[in-house]
Amino acid sequence: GTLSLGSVYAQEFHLQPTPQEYQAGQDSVMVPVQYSLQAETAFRETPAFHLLNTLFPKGEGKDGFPVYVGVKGDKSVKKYVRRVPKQAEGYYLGIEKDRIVIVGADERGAYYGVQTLAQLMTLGKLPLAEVTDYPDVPYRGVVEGFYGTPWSHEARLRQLEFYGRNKMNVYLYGPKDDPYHSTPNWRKPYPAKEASQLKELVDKANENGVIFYWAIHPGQDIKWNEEDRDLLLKKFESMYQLGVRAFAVFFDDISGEGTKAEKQAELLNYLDDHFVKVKGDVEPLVMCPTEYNKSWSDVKGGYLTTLGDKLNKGIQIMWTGNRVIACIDKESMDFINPLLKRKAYIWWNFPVSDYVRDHLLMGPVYGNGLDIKDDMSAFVSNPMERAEASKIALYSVADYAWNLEKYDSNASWKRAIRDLMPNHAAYLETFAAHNSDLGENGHGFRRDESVALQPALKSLLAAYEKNGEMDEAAYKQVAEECDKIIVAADRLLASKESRELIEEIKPWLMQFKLIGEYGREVLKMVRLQKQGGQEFVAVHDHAQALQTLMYEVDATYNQNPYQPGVKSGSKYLLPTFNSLFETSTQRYNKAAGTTLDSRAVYMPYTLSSNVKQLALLPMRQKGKGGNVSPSNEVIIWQAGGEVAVAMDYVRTLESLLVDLGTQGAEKNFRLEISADGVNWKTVDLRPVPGRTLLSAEVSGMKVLKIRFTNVSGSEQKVYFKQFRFVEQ
Ligand SMILES: CCCCCN1C(CC(=O)NC)[C@@H](O)[C@H](O)[C@H]1CO
Repeated sequence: GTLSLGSVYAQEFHLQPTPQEYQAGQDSVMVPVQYSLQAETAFRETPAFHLLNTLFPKGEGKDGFPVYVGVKGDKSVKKYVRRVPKQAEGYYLGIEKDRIVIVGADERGAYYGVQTLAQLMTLGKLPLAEVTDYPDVPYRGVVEGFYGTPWSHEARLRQLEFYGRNKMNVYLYGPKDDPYHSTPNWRKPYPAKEASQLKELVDKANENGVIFYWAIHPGQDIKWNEEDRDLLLKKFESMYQLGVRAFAVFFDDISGEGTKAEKQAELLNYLDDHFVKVKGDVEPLVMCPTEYNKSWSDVKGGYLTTLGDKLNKGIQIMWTGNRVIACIDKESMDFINPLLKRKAYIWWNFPVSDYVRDHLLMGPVYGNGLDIKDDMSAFVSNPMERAEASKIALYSVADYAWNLEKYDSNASWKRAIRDLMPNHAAYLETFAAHNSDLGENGHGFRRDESVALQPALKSLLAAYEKNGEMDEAAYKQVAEECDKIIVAADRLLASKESRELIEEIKPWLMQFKLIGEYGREVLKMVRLQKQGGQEFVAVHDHAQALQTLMYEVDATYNQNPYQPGVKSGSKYLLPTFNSLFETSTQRYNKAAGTTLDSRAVYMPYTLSSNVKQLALLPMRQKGKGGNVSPSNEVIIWQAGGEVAVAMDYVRTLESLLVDLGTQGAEKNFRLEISADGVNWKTVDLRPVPGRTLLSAEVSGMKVLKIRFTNVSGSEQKVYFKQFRFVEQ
């Protein structure tokens, strides 16, 4: 019989990614326990069949509920062929009283039809429905292309299942720190263990309808000769033997010989003609150019147009947009596509966080154009090194790239969270809401954070700071949020669900809880300061104890040479609590004649620079010293350009290290120290043997300001790997 679907399903239920067309009546049928397959025999060899076969408790049987499934041209589904969209990977899914019909435009389309059926079956009843669906963007998925710890084998296996469920069809393997992907071992075949793991990944990808691209990153030391060309071909062959049927060549983040467009194009065309075309069962090549974003491109220099003109038409060219980290819009596509003479293959650098490693990017995916579905051949996301935590963004990337016009970033974000932790969705949403911005960073890319609480935080702070007023409504909302934060952190830390995710984000959950507790104490301080009660002191001291615990979490976990530590609620939540802490303490001291310490978080060092790429780099305080957050990119350092660090008051130095990633930098740059900001003393920079690190003899020097200048008289191209000093 037919049952009507409760309205609760109708509201909550939403297919992922959002289908092009979905009509469901109020009627439904019970979910069959067994199905009978009406398909060509060849269908049984496909991933679609293997997935279908898992959906019914009693599997396949001749008396089961008829399921007609196949692809355009199959006899078994001939009757429905007119309903199938013409777009690649499209499908028609029909649920009728006495049958289920799935017809794919191609094999992967049929697979996606089964994935959609799988989602409908979670309703507990099957709505009588019709889904006519297809992807807007041909290639959709993930490029594991970040710096930092590559994903584990287990994490990758889980990712591939996730991509299948979310109709992502591409995974590009290109972790920068895999030595066999990049310099020095790109020429060598993988050792046995890694090779067998890669084979397992390829098989897993095929099961989930995902094309596994193996990328090579040879540019830093490739020689433009037959030997290296043939070594590269041999490496591709060895990956082909492992089952890889899709290949990419990345020329990003390199300098020197390898950056030549003609040579890159020649190599790619050679691989295309002598490998891809010869094999016949390999996907079109994907390449990442050296000039992979507009801010780094020199159109007149001809690099991009050379690739556009010379690269065989079928070869895809990646692009990150107007900058390394940028949202993609119509203007960006109108710039690049004419130069490449093809639709750019978008490599979106989000939620990658390898340049803000102390932050988690758990917020909504927003800011990309909804009007560019016909302008790009692909939209792939470069994620965080934390695989599970990246799934919130990846879920929405899948949603966006499948159906741009219907994409709703906030609704998608909420569904992503529910999909990731169905039994703790509310808690994960509280956490994610306050862990989404990147903080200051060299790329200047920011995200919104604490969106729902921002108005209350702002008005609570404004009322109190300006004239000691109390905005009671805001106070109440912030107090309630602090309680929610504390509960959410505890529930997530104790969760049995998604243990791999919890292990990844544990330090941030610990920090998050401390922020909730700190906020609770700071709100009490504000209340008590206005009443003038003596209890203020005890609460102040508790708040300071929590500040110390927050510092300890930040100084203990996730220590890395780039952005060490654990930042949470860093855009509005914690800064608001710190301002309230400082102001209430200062006011209390004034009224009570006490000298309670009113410093919340301390940053004694200030960076300034007239070198464009350095000007935004954040200063960091670590223990008894500080450093300028390093940058991964090649710095164009103009003649006379300088970077300076000013102290809050005169301090005494112990040591100072600079690393520009190039030998002989000490000849081109000068380090100076000033104890008063007026008189300067040049300090010797001594190269550390065998390294590009420079050490300065500053022990015991009084310093108010440090200055580091390019005195070579010409532009220098260097890396900014380290600029660190320690106080006595
Ligand atoms: C040295 C260039 C700095 C940008 C590096 N980007 C990369 C290179 C890139 O964007 N290629 C298209 C990735 O490897 C990094 O994750 C990403 C952001 O940090």
